[in-house]
Amino acid sequence: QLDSKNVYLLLGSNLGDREKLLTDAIAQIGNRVGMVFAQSSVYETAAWGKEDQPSFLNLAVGVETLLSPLEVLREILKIEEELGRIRKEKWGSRLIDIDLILFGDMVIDLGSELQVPHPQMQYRKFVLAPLAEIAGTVIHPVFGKTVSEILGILDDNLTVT
Ligand SMILES: Nc1nc2nc(S)n(CCO)c2c(=O)[nH]1
Repeated sequence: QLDSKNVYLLLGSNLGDREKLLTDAIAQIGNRVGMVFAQSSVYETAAWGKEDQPSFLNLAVGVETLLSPLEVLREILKIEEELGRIRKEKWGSRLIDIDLILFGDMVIDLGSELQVPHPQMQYRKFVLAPLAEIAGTVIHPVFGKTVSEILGILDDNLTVT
């Protein structure tokens, strides 16, 4: 349909039965957000932002949705709550975390409520590596570069001595 959008989400878990939580989250996303048309492999990654916590499992999913960005946000927050995420500290450990990374070619800035594309995605290999697997040729609407190009730039910068 013309009015559907391809949304890319980054899922993460670093507590409990991480694999099962990710699987359950994907099922819920398929029931409530739209049709899951792609999912990346699962990456084990060191905690970013606040290092003194268990490592994460991350994966990216592509969903075709008819929902608005705020409706998608509302659904993923409900899925996090239902799967048991207790929002303790900002960058603390969590059973499940679902971040909205890209929403078609939309650029949205609702401050702390919602920013699309995700304002940190270009700094986060745990986002770019899984996302490049399923959306490597997708163009970032602000940078005008593909996800794979952005990953390449991050890798080059990280290898700068
Ligand atoms: N490796 C890794 N580190 C993280 N730090 C935070 S916060 N998160 C939650 C997503 O923002 C993650 C994550 O998903 N993976």
